Amino acid sequence: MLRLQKMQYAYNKNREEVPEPIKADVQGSLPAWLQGTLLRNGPGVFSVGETSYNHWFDGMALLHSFTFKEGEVYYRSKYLRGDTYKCNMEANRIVVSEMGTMAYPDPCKNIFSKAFTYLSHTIPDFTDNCVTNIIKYGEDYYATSETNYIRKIDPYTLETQEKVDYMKYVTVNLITSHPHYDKQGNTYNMGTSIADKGKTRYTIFKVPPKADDSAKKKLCLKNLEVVCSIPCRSLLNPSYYHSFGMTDNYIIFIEQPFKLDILKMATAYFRGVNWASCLKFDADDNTLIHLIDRRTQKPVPTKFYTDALVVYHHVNAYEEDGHVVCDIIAYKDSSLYDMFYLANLQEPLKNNKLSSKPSCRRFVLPLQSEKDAAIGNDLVKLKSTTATAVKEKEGSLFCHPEILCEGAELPRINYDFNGKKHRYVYITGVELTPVPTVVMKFDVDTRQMLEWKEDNCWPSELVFVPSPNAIEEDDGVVLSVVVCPDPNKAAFLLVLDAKTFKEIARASVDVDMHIDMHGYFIPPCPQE
Ligand SMILES: CC1=C(/C=C/C(C)=C/C=C/C(C)=C/C=C/C=C(C)/C=C/C=C(C)/C=C/C2=C(C)CCCC2(C)C)C(C)(C)CCC1
Ligand SMILES: [Fe+2]
Repeated sequence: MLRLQKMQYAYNKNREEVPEPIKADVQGSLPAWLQGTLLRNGPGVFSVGETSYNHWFDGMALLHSFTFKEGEVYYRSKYLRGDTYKCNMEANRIVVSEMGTMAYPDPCKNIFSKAFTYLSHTIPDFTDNCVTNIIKYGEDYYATSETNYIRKIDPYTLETQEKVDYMKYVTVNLITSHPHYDKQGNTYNMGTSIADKGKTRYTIFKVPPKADDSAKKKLCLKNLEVVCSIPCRSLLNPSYYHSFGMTDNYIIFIEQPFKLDILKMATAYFRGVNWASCLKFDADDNTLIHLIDRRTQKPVPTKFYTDALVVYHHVNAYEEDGHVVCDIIAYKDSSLYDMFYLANLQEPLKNNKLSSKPSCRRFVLPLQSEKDAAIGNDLVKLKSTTATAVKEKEGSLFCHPEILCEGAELPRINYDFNGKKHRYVYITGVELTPVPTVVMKFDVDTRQMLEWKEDNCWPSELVFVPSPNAIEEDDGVVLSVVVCPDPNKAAFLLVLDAKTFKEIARASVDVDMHIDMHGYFIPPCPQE
């Protein structure tokens, strides 16, 4: 009984914002160099008036920040006050549809009602409930989900600023909330344009930082450049994807058989079903891995296939001796999305299960096509891996991954190693349930796992912060926001030494904090 009580957690409870900074109670010793702000994003409001969302990913965004300043930590949180938030609050009910919840606005009162323009006038304008992550374009920070709208935010006050429409700069209807960044300050992202001029495409784009101070007021998205567009394997069934990989010379995009059915989507509004019901995993199909050469801005000619899988998060990718190595967290099917329906997140959580544990898989893509190689030959020449890429009849390669570890999600690395060979992955341990009880440091070379866990503690995605003048990959700290299902225990920001994975400090706040999704660490602002 006691054990069951401990596991209780109200995934669907609305959480209050804490708009003014509160000082956390710091235990342990924070490194003096640790200054800056950890921004986190995730759902915080699940019902408005008498109406409720169906899915946890639909909840209205609540932004959180933890600011490290002179040995102290300050916490605050604010709802993202976008059009979605305002319209829902004004109507005192949910009037804007989300992926898992179809809503029916009152045509006289709602700004979303005028825009019945998309997909043959069949569905209303889209949500700007940017609940998934924080993206940096130039010097600007945006809250994002995966629609064409992102919301600029003030990363220090968490104030909601202008709404930006990707469609003004590039034709994309769905865009990932996991971009990549390079050392020059460029941001790379990709999106799908659905049935535009008779074509469905995946488009990779680059957003350079602002050129100079005179351009300060201009949004850097105005300088967006398309890197490459890839036709979708099927006009009416584009693949859903949540992230992609990037090395110095390549972009890796996994076209998985977890697909949107555009025809079903176009009628979903009238059929009274949510958009998520138009998303289907086809276990009998295969997965196509695209490798795009950043220098030529074209896909490489070789086709890389693998078995049907579902991936949300890429871990990292890098080049090694004529191969591209790409690590991802993959599933056998799409049961993760179902697990997060709020009806399934009712107690007891232990009965709500994934069909299998997510696994960290390493794919190795040989860059030399070896025209003369015989069919059936494995073209992977790296000694360090058991991953294979076997030549098939039409010259394509069929890839079998190496399983690096199992039961892990929300991967993060030291981002200075993005695109380079990395050794450590910071991950959340997942048994089959939506109960995150452990965070881990995974050493890819030795397969050793270091763990942090504590009774009644649910840690969030880890974020690595390098120490100044760091030499080794794990010189720094990792941060996690820990919520406590036990109401007598306060939530806290956990600071672990990235090398030893031992706790060095925690900053507790007496706040009814909700589990979040993703975060971004901002080093101190120069004028501070
Ligand atoms: C479709 C479509 C649309 C819509 C869209 C939308 C509305 C979207 C949204 C989206 C979204 C919004 C998304 C999100 C996603 C997310 C994800 C994918 C996540 C993941 C997660 C995970 C992985 C988890 C994990 C965890 C936790 C958190 C805790 C517990 C434990 C674990 C670890 C499990 C439109 C109209 C435009 C049109 C076209 C089509
Ligand atoms: Fe994500």
